[in-house]
Amino acid sequence: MSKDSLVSLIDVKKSFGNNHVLNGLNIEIPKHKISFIIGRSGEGKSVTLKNIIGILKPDSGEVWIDGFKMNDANEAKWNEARKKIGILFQDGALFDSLNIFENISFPIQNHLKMSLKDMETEVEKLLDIVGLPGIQNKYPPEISIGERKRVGLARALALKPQLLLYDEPTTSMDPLVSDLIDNLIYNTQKNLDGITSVVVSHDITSVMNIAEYIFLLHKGKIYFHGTAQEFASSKDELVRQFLTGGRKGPLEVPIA
Ligand SMILES: Nc1ncnc2c1ncn2[C@@H]1O[C@H](COP(=O)(O)OP(=O)(O)OP(=O)(O)O)[C@@H](O)[C@H]1O
Repeated sequence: MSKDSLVSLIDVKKSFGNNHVLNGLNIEIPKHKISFIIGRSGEGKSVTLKNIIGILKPDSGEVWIDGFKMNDANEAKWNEARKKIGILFQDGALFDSLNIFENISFPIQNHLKMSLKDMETEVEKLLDIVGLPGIQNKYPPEISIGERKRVGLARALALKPQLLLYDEPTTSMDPLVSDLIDNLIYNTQKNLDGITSVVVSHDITSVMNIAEYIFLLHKGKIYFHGTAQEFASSKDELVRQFLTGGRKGPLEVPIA
């Protein structure tokens, strides 16, 4: 893997029965940038993410994280690697029965030895980063969906990860909340030194707002990769169709 990339997937294949989802996928996630993995529904974006965090293992090919080949890693080694990775799940994945302090400090309690007082200071800092100071004693059902995402991000940042993964962060959000989430991803990337962000999405507005590097997944492979500018100015018919959402083009559009 190249020294400029934090995660590499090399010639990864993954099938479920006859469904060949990843078909020789090559991805090198550049360090210290916001990369988007985009593609139509069902193209294998989540399967790609799951291979990166080791929830799914490839049938063949290599997975590298921060210079370590993970294919033969045991669970202990995966747990070490996962400490470097913060994940923001679609709905924030908060525990409703725990308050915000308990939700955010959950990974700290599980992985680090920290006094209650230090943990309180840490949670206070994390809530400041995501722009929600002082809500430690609230419960998830008492806050909005956008706020839950912010709390989910605070929790994803708790172990000071090198890699932040966002799984469809703006799906089913109204445009204003989507814009807030885009800003949050952008500001987190800019304000935290050395972080690398990967966003799985099919929200083309988000892509054009904040992506620095783009991987377009199609038929189990990376069809296009390049900077946001290269993506926007591409003359490739399939890229253009994805960008404009048009019905005419090489992508088959299901008849509604
Ligand atoms: N654990 C699994 N077992 C069997 N099939 C699976 C499994 N996980 C994913 N698949 C299949 O792999 C394909 C890709 O799924 P995936 O969720 O990665 O798509 P996606 O690009 O993330 O789609 P979306 O944008 O709709 O979330 C689908 O056909 C799905 O049914």
